[in-house]
Amino acid sequence: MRTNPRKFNVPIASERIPWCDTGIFLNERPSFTLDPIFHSGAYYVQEASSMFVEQAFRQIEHSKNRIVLDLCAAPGGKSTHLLSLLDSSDLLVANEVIRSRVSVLDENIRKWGHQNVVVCSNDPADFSDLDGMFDVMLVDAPCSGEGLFRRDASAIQQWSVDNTNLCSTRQRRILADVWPALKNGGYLIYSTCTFNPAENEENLKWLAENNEVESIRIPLQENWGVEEIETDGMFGYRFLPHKVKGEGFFLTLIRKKDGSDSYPISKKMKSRFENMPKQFAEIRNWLSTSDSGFFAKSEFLIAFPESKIPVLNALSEQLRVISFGLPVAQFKKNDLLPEHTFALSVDRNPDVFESIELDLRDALLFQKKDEIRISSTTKGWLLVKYQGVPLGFVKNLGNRANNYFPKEWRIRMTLPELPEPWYRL
Ligand SMILES: C[S@@+](CC[C@H](N)C(=O)[O-])C[C@H]1O[C@@H](n2cnc3c(N)ncnc32)[C@H](O)[C@@H]1O
Repeated sequence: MRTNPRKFNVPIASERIPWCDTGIFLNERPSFTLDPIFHSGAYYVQEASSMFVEQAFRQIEHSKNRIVLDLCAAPGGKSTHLLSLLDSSDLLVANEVIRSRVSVLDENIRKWGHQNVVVCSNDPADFSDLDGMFDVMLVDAPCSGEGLFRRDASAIQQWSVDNTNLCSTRQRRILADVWPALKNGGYLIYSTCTFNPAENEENLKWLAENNEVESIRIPLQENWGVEEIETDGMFGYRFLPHKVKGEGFFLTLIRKKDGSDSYPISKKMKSRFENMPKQFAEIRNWLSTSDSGFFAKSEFLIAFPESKIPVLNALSEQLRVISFGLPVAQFKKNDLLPEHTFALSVDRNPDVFESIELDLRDALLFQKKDEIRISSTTKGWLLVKYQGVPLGFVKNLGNRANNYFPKEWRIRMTLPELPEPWYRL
C-alpha cells in the first residue's frame, strides 16, 4: 500500500517498497473495509511494481506550474500517487475514457483530498487538438495483462497472440492521438503490466522512428531486481515477478524533442464557471491555501486554484470535464453546510471546526451512516476523527447527532467482531 503523506505517516516497523518513499509491504491482507482511515484516503492499496512511476517522475526536471495528464487513469492508483508527487502549483488532469470507470476514479481522487485536479472522460483522440498543452503525460496503457499471470490464473486462459497484437495496435493509436498534446521538451511516462515486446519496447521504437525523442535512463539499485533493457538506444524497465518483489510491469520515460512549445491559453476567455455568491466570503478562511478560488456549481462551492482557471476554461472547451477542484460546502439559503470532501481535504484549516475522536466501532458505525453517540457538549458541526485522521462531519443537536457521511460511499457490511488495526498512529 501507499500512504497519503499529507494524512498518514508510514508506520515505522513496516517493510518499505524501495522505489517509493510512501510505499510499504503488508505481511498479510487486513480487512480494508473495516479500517476507517482507508475510507478517508489515508492510503491507497496498490501493487508494488506500479509505484515505480515515482522513480520516473524523479528524473523529470523540477519546475512549478506544470500541467500533467494521466490519460488512462481509472481506478486512480497512479493519479493519487502523482498528486502526492506534484507541487501544489501544478495541475493534474486525470482522464478515463470508459464512462463506467470514471466514478471510482473520481471517488479515489476526492478522498485523496487535493484541489489541483480536473477529472475528465475522453477518448485519447479528443486530446489531439490541445497542441502542446501538457508538460508531463502518463500513459498507463490498456494491455494484455501478462503481468497478472502469477496472481490470476484466468489471465492465462484469456491470453492469445491475436489479443497482444490488438493491444499493440491500440497502444500505438493511443500514443499517436495524444502525442501532439505533449509540449516540446515535455515528458512521457509509458507503462503497461505486460512483458511482450510488441506492447512495450517495440511501441517505443515505433514512436522514436516517427518523432524526435530522447530516452531518459532511470537509475536502479541492483537489489531491486528491476531489469533495464535497451533497444536501439531506447531504455525500458522490466519487472519480472520472479526477480522483483512485485507483479509484472514495464515502464519507460522519454522526452519530446519537437512540436509546439505551449498551448495558447487565453486569460480573457469567458469562464464557464460561476463565481461564488458574495455572502459566502467566510469560506475563504476554511482552507489554508493562498491560491484557492471558489466557484459555484449548482448548490456546491468548489475550491480550485485561482491561477489555473484559464487552463480549466481551455480544457473544458475541448474535453468532457466531469469534475474539478474540491467540493468544500453546499449552500442552502444563507447557510453553508460543510461537504464530506472538505473533511478529507489536505488543505483544510484545522481551526475552523471542532473535532472529536471516535473509537473503532463508532468510527465504522459513522461510515455505515448509522447513528452514533457523541460525547461533546459543543452543538453544531463537528469533525469526527479516528486515530487523528478526519472521517467526516456530524451535526450535534444535543440529544442526538445527524450523520453527514455520504450515502453512496457508506460501508454496507454488517460489523463483525472487530480486529485490531494493523497500525498505531
Ligand atoms: C492499466 S489500466 C489503468 C490503471 C490506472 N492508471 C491506475 O494506476 O489505477 C488502463 C486503463 O485504460 C483504459 N482504457 C481502455 N481502453 C482505452 C482506450 N482505447 N484509450 C484509453 N484508455 C483506455 C481502461 O479503462 C483502464 O482504466
